[in-house]
Amino acid sequence: MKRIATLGPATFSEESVQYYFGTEQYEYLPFKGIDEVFGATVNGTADYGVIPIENTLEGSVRNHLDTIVHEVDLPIQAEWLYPIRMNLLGLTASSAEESGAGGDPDRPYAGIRKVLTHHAAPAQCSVFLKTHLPHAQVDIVSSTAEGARLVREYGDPSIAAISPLAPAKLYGLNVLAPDIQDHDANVTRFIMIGREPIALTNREGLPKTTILVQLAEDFPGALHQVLAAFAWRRINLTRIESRPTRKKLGSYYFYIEVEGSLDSVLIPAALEEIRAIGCQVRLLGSYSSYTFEASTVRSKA
Ligand SMILES: O=C(O)C(=O)C[C@]1(C(=O)O)C=C[C@@H](O)C=C1
Repeated sequence: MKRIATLGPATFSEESVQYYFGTEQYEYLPFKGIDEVFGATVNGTADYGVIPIENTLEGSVRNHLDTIVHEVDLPIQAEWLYPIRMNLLGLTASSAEESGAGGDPDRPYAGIRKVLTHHAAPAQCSVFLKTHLPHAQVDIVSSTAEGARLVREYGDPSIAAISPLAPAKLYGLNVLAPDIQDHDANVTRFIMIGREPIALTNREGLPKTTILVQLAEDFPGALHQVLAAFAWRRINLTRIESRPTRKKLGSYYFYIEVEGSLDSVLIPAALEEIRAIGCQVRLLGSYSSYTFEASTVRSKA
């Protein structure tokens, strides 16, 4: 059985990968931090690792992209989108009353003084936090679900977690406020890295290819030429982002994602053209991208 490393247990990463890949055919290895997920995939403890790379409200997760570019030389084997519904979890309103934290059944979060969550979450729930918990201290922990675990461990009703629903059941917490993300269209993009290809049999994916391009230094208009190599072949560019090469101030890589597979004639030809103008091209992966049907995504604890 292939093993998949993910932040976990009960994180959005785990929920999303299990939504697509199911729980029968793969073994899931939960890790506390994303560095451990990268590490386990590199050292072979796991065959694949799940990495969040972009969110509708937060934008790119730049440090994860940088790790893939500079530290971890494993190709992207799959990509998927997953809707992120955040919840405020805490100890029950009645236990809050008992311990004198000021339980109010209509506003069960009124007595919350501290919120624990992953660093991506506060920006996704900024309206809720500003409106309902403007004075609460937000402490960043390694994952949303880890925040929920700590709420249980500390046993303090004035501490809550911003988290998926699954940890509510796992750690016996109450949902103090459901769906607190700023927009319903809050979606996170995940990638799976690993040595071997992986594909879903029950779902059609969109073929995609990701490359890293370092521009030729003495070639005016090099970026224009790179984009033109895709444009005139009618290859759809889905993302372009510049990141520092870390070698020289002002020197950048372009992280470029396009629709299409390396098996098609067009993409290898475009890459050849880009190399021919003196740019360095590194292939980060050619894989399927999956998306969800809203009605089939879990929404209950
Ligand atoms: O903490 C989790 O539950 C994660 O899976 C991580 C993560 C992220 O890194 O963006 C995944 C999805 C959400 O955007 C919030 C957190």
